[in-house]
Amino acid sequence: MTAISAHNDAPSRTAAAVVPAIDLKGVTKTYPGRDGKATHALGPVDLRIDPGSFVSVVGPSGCGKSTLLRLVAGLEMPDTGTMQRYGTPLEGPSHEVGIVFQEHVLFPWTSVLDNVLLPADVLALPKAAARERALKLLELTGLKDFAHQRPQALSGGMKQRAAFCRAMISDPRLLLLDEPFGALDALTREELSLELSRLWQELGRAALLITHDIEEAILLGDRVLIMSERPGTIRADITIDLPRPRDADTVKLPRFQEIKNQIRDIIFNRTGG
Ligand SMILES: Nc1ncnc2c1ncn2[C@@H]1O[C@H](COP(=O)(O)OP(=O)(O)OP(=O)(O)O)[C@@H](O)[C@H]1O
Repeated sequence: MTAISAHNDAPSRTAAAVVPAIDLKGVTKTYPGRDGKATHALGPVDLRIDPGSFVSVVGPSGCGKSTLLRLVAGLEMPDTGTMQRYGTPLEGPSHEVGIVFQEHVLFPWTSVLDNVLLPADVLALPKAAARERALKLLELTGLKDFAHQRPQALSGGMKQRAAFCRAMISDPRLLLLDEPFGALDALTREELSLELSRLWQELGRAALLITHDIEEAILLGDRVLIMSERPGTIRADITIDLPRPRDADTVKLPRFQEIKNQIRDIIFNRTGG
């Protein structure tokens, strides 16, 4: 456990009457089309994420995964259904939620540290504490020596680490990750997945990860949700009973391969799903 988190939600994962981090019921989303042809993108979806738990989502391209994440982020509202975040109606964005997208959006004209501090300025967090936290996060992610450099000095993987630090600056209870490693090469991707797994355990936050990579979904997740073709619904909810902490050897475990095959069979319709 680290000193930079105000509280660790992980222990409540075992509590019976826990208030979910996220609770969606009967949520649907349809986008109006320019030609009058609407796209039913999502749902109905029921989704519960417990505090401190890590949920990965995989599914075919265009099935509504990012739509689901944007709804949970409060960046969009559903057409039907109810959404709650930590027991209160989810009606918009919140500083309790940190988001990392595939494309890091770091400003080239300012330092890595100032990029990480950006949300702290927007949220008017106390300056000295935010700076201390930013430096701690940069240290945790191996970027401390680059704090005063411009983002151009960072590799792709390092930029995503900086984006992660920025998402965590407000000490959010929920982390949303939309293909955060999608633009990286396979090796960096696996390295960052393992690093994220370690950080997630240390920070004890709830997380929702959207990914196309089944191994990444398993390596990080307590659960892997498999979505159907559009309109996306949740076809399967697989509990990942692999021990933690997970490392590079986890993927070699027979159980890992078993789960991977089970998920592939559902996705490629080789079982009833
Ligand atoms: N703002 C929007 N306006 C209109 N249609 C949209 C909008 N956002 C998404 N869609 C449509 O909704 C459907 C689901 O899109 P979404 O991006 O959620 O899928 P996805 O599963 O994340 O896709 P991918 O895996 O390819 O990133 C798609 O058909 C997409 O074209």
